[in-house]
Amino acid sequence: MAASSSLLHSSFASSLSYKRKRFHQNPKLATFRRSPTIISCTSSTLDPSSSSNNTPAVTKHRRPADENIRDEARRQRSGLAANTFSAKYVPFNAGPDSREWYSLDEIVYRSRSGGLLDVQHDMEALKKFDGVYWRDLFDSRVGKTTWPYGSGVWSKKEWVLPEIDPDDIVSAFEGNSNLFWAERFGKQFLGMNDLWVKHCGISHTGSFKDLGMTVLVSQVNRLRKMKRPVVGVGCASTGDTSAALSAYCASAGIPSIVFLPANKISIAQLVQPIANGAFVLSIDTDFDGCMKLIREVTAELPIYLANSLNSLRIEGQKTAAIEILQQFDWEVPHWVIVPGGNLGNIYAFYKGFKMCYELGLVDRIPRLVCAQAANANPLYLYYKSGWEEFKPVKANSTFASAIQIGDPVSIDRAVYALKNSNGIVEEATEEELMDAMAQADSTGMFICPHTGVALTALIKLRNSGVIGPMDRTVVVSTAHGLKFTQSKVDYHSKAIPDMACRFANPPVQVKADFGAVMDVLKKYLGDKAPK
Ligand SMILES: Cc1ncc(COP(=O)(O)O)c(C=O)c1O
Ligand SMILES: N[C@@H](CCOP(=O)(O)O)C(=O)O
Repeated sequence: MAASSSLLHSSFASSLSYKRKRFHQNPKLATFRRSPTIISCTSSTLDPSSSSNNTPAVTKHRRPADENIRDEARRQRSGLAANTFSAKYVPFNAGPDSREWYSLDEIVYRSRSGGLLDVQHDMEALKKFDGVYWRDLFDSRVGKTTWPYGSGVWSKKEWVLPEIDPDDIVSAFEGNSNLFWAERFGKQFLGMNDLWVKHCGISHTGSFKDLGMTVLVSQVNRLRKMKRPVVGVGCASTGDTSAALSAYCASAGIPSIVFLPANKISIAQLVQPIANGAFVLSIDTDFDGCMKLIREVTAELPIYLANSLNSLRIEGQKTAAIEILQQFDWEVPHWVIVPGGNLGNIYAFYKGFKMCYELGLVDRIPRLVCAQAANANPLYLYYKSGWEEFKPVKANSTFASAIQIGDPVSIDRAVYALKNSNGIVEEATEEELMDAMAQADSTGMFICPHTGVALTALIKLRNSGVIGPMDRTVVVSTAHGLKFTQSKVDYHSKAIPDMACRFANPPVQVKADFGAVMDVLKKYLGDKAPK
């Protein structure tokens, strides 16, 4: 049974009463019922306490004062038919003959042959509802505090972890991040008028990692309630994964253990897991060394692995792609540019776009670009070799420290995503990424160096004519600039060896004296005056 397409011709608001009827008629749909906190306004009711006698009273169906949003969601669910959607782990990119699969309640990160896993949804069950139905459902949940759908991730729950009980969900209402129209940057530096920056770093812990971590920690919460052997959750990190893991674990009261490469992450990132009460190991190696250690440790101890090797993370991260389409009112951009390190996120974007295409929400997917720092560029080298042979590299120090990764665990996922989206890989030198960051900041953004890597890819592809001036393009900003202030201080102080820092804007030292202040201001204003 396909959901009615009559919704195509009516706004969601006017179709609400129609939908309500349908929910009641079909018990399967009842699980999607909108929150009863919808404002119902009756013009016949006048508010006697109102200063204006003609002001209509607004009657809200509020939850009782002693009921929180989780209780409210539980009450609304009671008596409703069980959820009909499901998902399981399968080997990543397995052929049609593969019979290998695992329940999401199993603790498994790799397939029998040692390959990656993927969360596979029951697409036939999801396809029983048409694209219009899913678009309307997702749109109806934006901007609410209804548990758990107020989250940008859990507003797509049926496509993420369909079987988890909302009671087990650990969420900070992540997602729903700003899609910023980069008007001035686009116009001034690139001659573009449809350039957008998806600010995934304006988030609970300051990076896109929140999107995946809410899913992973929620599943851990469920496993612990099921008495599965999970004493704590652990990750290797260049700073953002550990920040997200420690925050979500702390909010659920679950121990977290983080392996950090000593002296290779920013102070703001280091202090996040410390403040959130994680067990922090600062290890004298790089990220790849930490990753190797955490994999060995999680194979021995009842510590659940939280890196994106664990495919649950991808399920949350893919919702950023769905959100972009939603923010464009389900129009597909031409290009989406993502900075890549361990390479889970580029696949997550592909997966989100692909699901929207397969389930009829959109009619195509965008072309993807993965951008790497030249100092940590194994994917770029692989791409340039014509996908001949992958060789891990020793990652060198980069201002884009969160992507200083030489042996990415999701290399196969990234290649799959790029091949199936007619994708491109670009790279950025240190000077290029820092200049791009400074230029973007000078137009009112405050981005991280990784976003500088992505912007460099855009600049190169625009200059070579691959990306056209009218192409609607989205650059994914992966972390908040405030996590990386030292790199900005170094740049604007022109304190970086062998870097011109062409767009530096250092503060002017001036005496506390009216004349001295006037002199520098007059010079400044004179330079700015129209010639
Ligand atoms: C800020 C930031 N940007 C980009 C990335 C790259 O994401 P991925 O590892 O999924 O490629 C990471 C982490 O790796 C990150 O922390
Ligand atoms: N940038 C990441 C590196 C680890 O990536 P993950 O997505 O596999 O956890 C970080 O912040 O640690």
